[in-house]
Parts: sequence; structure tokens; C-alpha cells
Amino acid sequence: MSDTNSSVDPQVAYDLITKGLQEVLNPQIIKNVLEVEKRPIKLYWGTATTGKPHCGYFVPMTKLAHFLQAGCEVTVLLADLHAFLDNMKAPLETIKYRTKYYECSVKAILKSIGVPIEKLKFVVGSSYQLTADYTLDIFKMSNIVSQNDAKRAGADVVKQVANPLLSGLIYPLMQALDEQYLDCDVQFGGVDQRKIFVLAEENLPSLGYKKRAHLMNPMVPGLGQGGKMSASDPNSKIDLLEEPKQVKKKINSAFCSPGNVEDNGLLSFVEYVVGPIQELKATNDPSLEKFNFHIDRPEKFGGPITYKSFEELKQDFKDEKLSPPDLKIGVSDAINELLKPLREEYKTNEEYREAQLKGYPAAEVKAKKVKKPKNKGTKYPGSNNKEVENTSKDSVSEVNDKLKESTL
Ligand SMILES: N[C@@H](Cc1ccc(O)cc1)C(=O)O
Repeated sequence: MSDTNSSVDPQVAYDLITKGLQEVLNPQIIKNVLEVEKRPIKLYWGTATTGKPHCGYFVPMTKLAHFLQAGCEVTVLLADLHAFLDNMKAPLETIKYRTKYYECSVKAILKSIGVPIEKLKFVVGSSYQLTADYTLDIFKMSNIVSQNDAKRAGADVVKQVANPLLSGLIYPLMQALDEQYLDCDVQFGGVDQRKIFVLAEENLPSLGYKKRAHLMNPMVPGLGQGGKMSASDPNSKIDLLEEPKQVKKKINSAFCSPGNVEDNGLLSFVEYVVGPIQELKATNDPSLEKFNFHIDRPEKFGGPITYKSFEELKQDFKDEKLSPPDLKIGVSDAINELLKPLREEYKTNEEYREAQLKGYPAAEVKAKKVKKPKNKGTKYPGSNNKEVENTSKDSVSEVNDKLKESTL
């Protein structure tokens, strides 16, 4: 990747920035910076440091690569407090390690697809979200956003539970404020973030802050039927550190019916993940092809076959010239190829290993199974969420200490 990206032509930069996106809100903000102000776009992507990141994370990472190629200044926000505010998906005890785990995972993915990570800035949310100014701004926001609007803004992002907690209403307000505190022109995220993006656009100006542009990636369907990527169905997602055998097993059990190209998580994975990564690698190394999907098909079913475009692959599957088991061979191999450098990184990076061990202790999984029914009444917030009860033990200072430790 060249170092002279600041000289990228504005139109070329804009096309690269918006390539493959589902939606762009306020493109004129981006164009103005590129064409009139003639300075690099400042952009951020945030991720709440909750459960273990899966293969879907390759998708925003390829976009980060495009942003850097377009000469943008890119910040990755490790949103630790948001992970806590979202129904305590990340309890404070583990937050520091999960944040580290996310940092290591994101860096490992970026490295594996040839993105120069030294050009990215990593910021941990709690490093600035506990300051007096930020806190006062949350209060100001809470005076202009209705409960209803805050609730609706978070509907596709914050876990929806029977007794919604107040934290789920603070979450979108803080995500809006982050745009100001990270000093960006643009926020990027999945299209699931849309309602929060609109809330930010509608309310930041009332606090005297500027309205930002928003870039949205399409959501990548999971591997289950109906393209669901469900946390309760472990087979619908593939962990970044999944063992090759396990990858094969999960892919083999993925929903995939002959000739069906509409409801097909495997084809979607090739379209949204494998394809764009190959294209990216090809721009960095001209000796590589833009699309090359090899299937080590057994001789009795026609022998090995290589597709040079996604459309060709899709058409063959549609015409039933390529069967589900054969597509599965190709996808398993492609995923294992993508994950290989991540497994290597994990093996050699002690910090990464410690982060996984302490951030996602097996004990937590076990603990969840032993649910003691507590009679606090149905109105008790989060009464159906065991983890909520844990924090009542934490004193305010303990909480603060834990968060401070998590700052990079
Ligand atoms: N809402 C994002 C995380 C996020 C949090 C804060 C932000 O400022 C930006 C993004 C997610 O679902 O993962």
C-alpha cells in the first residue's frame, strides 16, 4: 500500500470509501472534506467488546483497509463501556481482558489481510467516557432525547430483554457523543447501527456539535437457515480461532439446499468475505487474481474446479452443476486459509492468549447454567438476567479502578 495516500484524487477516494456499502448518509459531508477542505477524512469504527469476535469481523476490516487506501485517518474504538451497558454482556471483571482480546483479534485480522496497522489509532472507550465533560454531555443529551427515541435507536443493537434496563437507553446517547469526542467526520458501522446514526445526526447539533456522515456495511448472513447468525446457535458462527476440524464440522452442518442461491449463508460468505479480501490482496499484490475460488472436488464428482468470478460460482450452484457438499469443501478450505494466520498469531502472542483465558473463562459458561431463582418480583430490572446481580457487589471505586485498568 502506498504512503502517498493523501494525494488520492477526491473522486477516487470517495469511490473507495463507499465501495460495497449498503448505505451512505450525508455524502456531501465527505465530499466537502475531500473536495473543498482538501484534507484527510477522519473516520471511526466502534466495536463493543462483548462476546468473542467471529468470522463476520473480516467484513468491516476490509472496509478499514479501503479507508486507509483512500487516505483517511482511521480510529478503532474499543467500546468497553458499551459492552457493559448492553445488558452487561461484558461484566466488569472481564472487561479489561475482553478489550485486549478484541484489540488483538482486530489487529490479527488486519495484519492477515495486509493492512498496515501502524496507521490506525486504537482508543478504549472508558479512557475518555468517564470524564466530567463527557458525563455532562450525557446528561445534556438525556434532556433532549425522549425515552422512546433512545429505546428505538438501540433496538437493533442493544439486546432486547423482557425488562429493559436504563443502561440500554444511555448506550445510544454515548455512541452519538463518541463522534464528537473522537473528533471524526464520519462514523462507519453495520446497517444495524442505522437508528443510532440517525439519533446522532438529529441530536448532536443541539449540543453545538456538528452533524457527521454515516457509512453502513450490509449485514453478512450467518450459516443457519434464513441466514441467521444467532448466538444461541453456535453452528451459525465461526470463531476466529476455530480449529480446522471444527470449521469443517460447522460448515458441513450449515443450511445449504441444492440450487438455492437465495437462502445460502455459504455463498454469502464467499460474496461478502472471501471475495472482497481477495480483491484487496490483489490490489496490494498485482500477481494475485481478483477472484479465485478453488474447490478440491473429488474426482468422482467432476474433480477440482476453480471459479474466476463469484457470479460463475453462483450460477453453477443455481444450475446444480455444483452440489452443496462440494461448495462446503471450498468454503471450509477458504475459511481455514483465512484463519491460519490468526491461529499462528494466537500461538505466538502471549497477551492474546491471556486475554482469551481471562476474558472468556470457561467458568463463566458453567456459572450461567446454575441459575438460582431469586424472588425479587418481575419488575426488578434485568430479573431474567443473572449477570445483573453480580455488580451489586462492586463499590463505585472498585468499578472505577477496573475501568481505569482497561485503558490502553
Ligand atoms: N454499537 C456498536 C459498538 C459501538 C459503541 C460505541 C460507538 O461509539 C460505536 C460503536 C456495536 O454494536 O458493536
